[in-house]
Amino acid sequence: MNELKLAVLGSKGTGKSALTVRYLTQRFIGEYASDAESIYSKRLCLDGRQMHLEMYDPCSQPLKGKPPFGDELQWADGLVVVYDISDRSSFTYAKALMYRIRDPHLGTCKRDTESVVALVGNKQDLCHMREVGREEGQQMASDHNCQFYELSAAEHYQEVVAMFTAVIRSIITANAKLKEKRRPSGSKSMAKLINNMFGKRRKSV
Ligand SMILES: Nc1nc2c(ncn2[C@@H]2O[C@H](COP(=O)(O)OP(=O)(O)OP(=O)(O)O)[C@@H](O)[C@H]2O)c(=O)[nH]1
Repeated sequence: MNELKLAVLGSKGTGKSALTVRYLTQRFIGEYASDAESIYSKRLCLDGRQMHLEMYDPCSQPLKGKPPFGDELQWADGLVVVYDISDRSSFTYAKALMYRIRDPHLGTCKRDTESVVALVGNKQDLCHMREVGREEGQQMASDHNCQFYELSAAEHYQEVVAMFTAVIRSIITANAKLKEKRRPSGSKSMAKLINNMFGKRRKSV
């Protein structure tokens, strides 16, 4: 069974728990405990494949001094970075996180700069209070080579599912590519082994 790990990051109150719970249970509850970090587990079947998904929803921490989330970035196969379109400071926070995620010198990503990352502008239902333009989100996503979504955990259940499903599919593709990259040395040694066996056989005939 495929094991997938997804971390949902972003500043306080952006809707990380709301998005996670909405995806896992279909429900939008409204208020979520914010003083505890949670790891949710779910078995799911996607494109005929069984998988075990773990989703990490941390307590928010301020980005002061040493940037947080090193462990989460190491742990996760994919990251969803959330900001609130009605809160500019959450977008600034997301930008700082994105630099940290994509900085190869920090060496914090599980894989490398190709890690699967999605940027999500949440609370689209509050667009009358919008402080971050859609095109700003798109630009940041394109600058950091990641997927972009604008949606509302409160009102867009189908979009939330589509977003997480696309992220999970990208992780599966990235994992398969990584396996393929690692293959040559393995298949070379297998070819050597087969050659040796047939070589020996030919000698004995
Ligand atoms: N209007 C609106 N409110 C939302 C939406 N998503 C979340 N909220 C509200 O935003 C507040 C914060 O949501 P949470 O899911 O607790 O946010 P969080 O990022 O997990 O917050 P911390 O755990 O404190 O870091 C709650 O009052 C939610 O009801 C949304 O799509 N639209």
